[in-house]
This record gives sequence, C-alpha cells and structure tokens, in this order.
Amino acid sequence: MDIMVIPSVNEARTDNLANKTVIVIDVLRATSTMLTALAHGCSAIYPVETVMQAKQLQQPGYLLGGERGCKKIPGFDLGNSPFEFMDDQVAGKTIIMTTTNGTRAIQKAFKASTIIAASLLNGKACAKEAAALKRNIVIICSGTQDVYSLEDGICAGQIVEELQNCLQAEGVELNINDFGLSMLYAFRQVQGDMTKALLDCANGRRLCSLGFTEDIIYCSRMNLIRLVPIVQDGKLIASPSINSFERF
Ligand SMILES: O=C(O)[C@H](CS(=O)(=O)O)OP(=O)(O)O
Ligand SMILES: [Mg+2]
Repeated sequence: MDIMVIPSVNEARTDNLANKTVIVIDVLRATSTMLTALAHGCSAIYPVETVMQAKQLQQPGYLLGGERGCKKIPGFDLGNSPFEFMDDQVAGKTIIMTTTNGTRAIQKAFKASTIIAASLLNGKACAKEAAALKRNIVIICSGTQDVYSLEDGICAGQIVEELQNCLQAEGVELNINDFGLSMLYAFRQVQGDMTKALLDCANGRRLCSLGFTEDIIYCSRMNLIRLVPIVQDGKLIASPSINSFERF
C-alpha cells in the first residue's frame, strides 16, 4: 500500500486522487475544531473556500463558522476556536465553515474516494479507518497559506506511525514517501511533549500572541477523541464506523 504525505495544500494534485483515501490535516485549527463540533453533537459541517460561498449556502437554522486572520468573520456565529464548538449551541446543528487553510484543503480533496479530516486529537482513529479501507492513502498537510506548517507535518507522522501499527501487523507492505518518513521520525522526536512542539511552532506562536494559548494546548492532546469526520455529499459527518468519544 502506498502512503504519500504532501507538505502543503499547494503541492497537492487533484487529478490523481480517485480510488484513494485522502486524509486532510489542519491541527491549528480547522480539523481539530470541526472534529470537536461533531464530537459535541453537531450533525454536519459544510467546508467551503470563501466567505461568499458560506453566505450563499446559509439557510435558517444553519450556523456560520470560520476565521480570517485567526479571528471570527464579521456577521458569523462562530470563529475557529474549538472551545466555541463545545457547548449546546452546536448540538443537532449544521455548520457552514470557511477557514484560511483547512476548509480549502478539504475542498481540494473532493475527487478522492474517501476524505477523512484528521488532527492530533483523533490521529489513531483516523489511521484505523483509513487502514480498513485498504486503498492507497494520500495525507495532505494543509499548511498555512501554501507553506508547510510543523503541526500538520507532526500529525502526519503520528498517522503514519499508527498506519504502520495497524497494517504491518496484518502483513501489508507499506511504501511510504520520503516526506512521510521524515514526518514519522519528527513525530517520534516530539511526541513526549506535543504541547511544547505546538507552542513553539510559527502558528502556535501567532495564535498565542492573539490570546489562543488554550486552543493550542487542547489541539496538542493526542487521541482524545475516537471519532472520524468523513465527507459525504459535500459535508463532513461522523463516520458510522467509530462513533464513541471520551468527554473532557
Ligand atoms: O484559525 C486558524 O487557526 C487558522 C488561521 S490562519 O490561517 O493561520 O490565519 O486557519 P486554519 O484554516 O485553521 O489553518
Ligand atoms: Mg492551520
């Protein structure tokens, strides 16, 4: 089985994703936040690229969420902090979401057979889901404005490690690209203090300076949630294969 890790959304080719499982990662903060919303009972999330598209999809009862420059978009109900997606406000709701990097990366993967939204919070569950599908896997690190971001690469390493654990035990031979192997080795180096790694990286420093330190600490908690967001009919829902999660 091929496992290809791509450093940023800019480098992802869309024409070769058919028949593949694509795992999209945006640890800070889009995929961590969308996962948190689904774990707190949100029914579905439409990931869209632009503010205009979000407004066009708006319907009575839907919530608008997302950020530009890390801050809530004027007129939207929610920003991009996971803590805004934990209360009863999201339970049973459909959310339309647009963020600078993460929702764009998910959109870019729309030709894949299966799209999974992963973060450190659910890396193990995502690896198990992808391994069970038995297709070649592409892992897209969203990055930040088309440039590689450390937090997404480290999470790719976490998922590669978990894929190795699942698949090598079944005797499946893995062909991991060099960037994927680099991320695996980087993950092993920092896994003992993931919070420090996320606070140290460029996005972590930026979010801290804007007052989002608690978001970073939360997003660094590995395998807190055993729920896998997958795309179905253009929206993210909780995969029916794994649906339990540990509350806080
Ligand atoms: O809200 C975030 O954490 C980032 C903001 S920015 O693009 O780094 O300014 O967006 P995301 O799409 O979640 O990377
Ligand atoms: Mg990001």
